[in-house]
Amino acid sequence: MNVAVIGMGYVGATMSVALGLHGHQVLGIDVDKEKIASFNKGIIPIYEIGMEENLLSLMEAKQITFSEDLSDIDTCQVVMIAVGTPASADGRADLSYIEEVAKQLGKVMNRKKIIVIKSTVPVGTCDVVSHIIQDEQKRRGVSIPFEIVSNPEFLREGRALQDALYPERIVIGCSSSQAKKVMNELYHKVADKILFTSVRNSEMIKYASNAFLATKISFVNELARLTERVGADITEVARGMGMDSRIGEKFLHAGIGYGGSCFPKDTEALLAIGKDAEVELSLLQAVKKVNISQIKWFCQKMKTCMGHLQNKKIAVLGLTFKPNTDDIREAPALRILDFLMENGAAVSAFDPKGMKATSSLYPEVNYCATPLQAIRNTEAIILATEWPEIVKLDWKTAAKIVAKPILFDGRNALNPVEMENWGYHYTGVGVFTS
Ligand SMILES: NC(=O)c1ccc[n+]([C@@H]2O[C@H](COP(=O)([O-])OP(=O)(O)OC[C@H]3O[C@@H](n4cnc5c(N)ncnc54)[C@H](O)[C@@H]3O)[C@@H](O)[C@H]2O)c1
Ligand SMILES: O=c1ccn([C@@H]2O[C@H](COP(=O)(O)OP(=O)(O)O[C@H]3O[C@H](CO)[C@@H](O)[C@H](O)[C@H]3O)[C@@H](O)[C@H]2O)c(=O)[nH]1
Repeated sequence: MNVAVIGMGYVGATMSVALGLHGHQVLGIDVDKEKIASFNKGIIPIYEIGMEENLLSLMEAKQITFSEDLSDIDTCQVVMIAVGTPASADGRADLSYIEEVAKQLGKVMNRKKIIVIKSTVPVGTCDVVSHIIQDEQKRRGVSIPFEIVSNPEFLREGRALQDALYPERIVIGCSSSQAKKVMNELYHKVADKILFTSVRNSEMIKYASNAFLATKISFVNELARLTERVGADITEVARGMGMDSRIGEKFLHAGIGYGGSCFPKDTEALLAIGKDAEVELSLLQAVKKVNISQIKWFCQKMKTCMGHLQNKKIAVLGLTFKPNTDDIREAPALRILDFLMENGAAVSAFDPKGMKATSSLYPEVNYCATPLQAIRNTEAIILATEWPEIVKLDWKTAAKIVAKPILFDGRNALNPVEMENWGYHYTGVGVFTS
């Protein structure tokens, strides 16, 4: 099947490779000329495990091509839209990129198409896209048949290709049997995972899923503040809770809050959807509030422990919003950098993939090639992202090269007993230490 993917960001790039590996002929389109030039050289401008080698083999087999020109979609039966839907100033999803693509499609479309909305969009957006295309066609005096299908994406950064190739579920909102047939063919390798539903249900499932996962995280983070006060350990508490299959062990890992390009913006967008519909989403409001205050609570704990931070040398290990990505969007580590800067600390940092993007925002930080370089002669270490290179550091040796062995573990990624045995003053999140 010939498929065009519009918007070659994290989702578009991953879907292009996954669809290529599933045997489709893929055309990747983006307005960003540099991005397309990079893809054409076989270089993916994002870091995701397994993507580049698969891209190269697909390019060699001529199964994937790239273009800046949307009118190249002519021979594609399916057009997938994966452009960004960032938060507007008022929290609503900014649909301007989607609307622009819809306008362009209305202008250039000459043959029947199934248009698949991959981006995360509020309920009703597929109808909006449909109207924009119809209006453009009217202006051109043509009537070319098309159907809009909602097919939200559930991949996680850091394991995006795995998630796209072996999804737990594929949600598809469409109305006609013809669209169902095409979507079954598109996902022929994983067709047993498809849930067909209405377009509006499908649009809602995406926001509901992210909001629920964010709720689990804020729940455990708030509880963490309590456990350490009452002499309990949130890691053990979460483990005990998670053994009940009705609760489940996943997304109960306490830390410095959720970040990334999705949870903060999608919870915000769902709150705005509630506001527009005059339905108060008070639980979700609390989820957001806890997430914002979690990082402040953690920073305050650091300050209380260290007295003041003025001119103190402090190392931040991990900058990305989670391990195995180069994405720093809404990363909690950046809020820690803000706090340290405001309080006059001298900051060094290490991250395997996030230093390039961070250095343009925080040029005053001393970026180091290894975690050991970053922590040398520091008076405190903050673990902000649990990259394997950081968690598996030789912490025993590390204790000998710091000025003071004070360790703040923002991800509960280290063993507190082991750390204390090696001489650290260890502070985790919701971890009771004597
Ligand atoms: N990042 C994730 O992990 C993830 C996972 C699931 C769903 N989503 C959703 O998928 C969507 C895309 O997210 P992302 O992180 O890949 O975005 P991104 O910002 O990384 O990439 C978006 C791409 O769209 C391109 N673009 C913008 N306007 C265009 C146009 N008119 N024509 C062609 N290309 C255009 C941009 O140049 C950019 O390369 C969002 O709605 C997001 O919420 C993201
Ligand atoms: O127990 C947990 C699990 C996650 N996090 C944090 O939550 C954030 C998001 O993590 P994760 O969900 O793994 O990453 P994303 O790549 O943002 O993926 C989420 O957002 C995507 C975009 O919508 C969806 O497609 C995915 O299904 C959804 O998991 C990160 O900052 C994590 O550190 C925690 O603090 N505790």
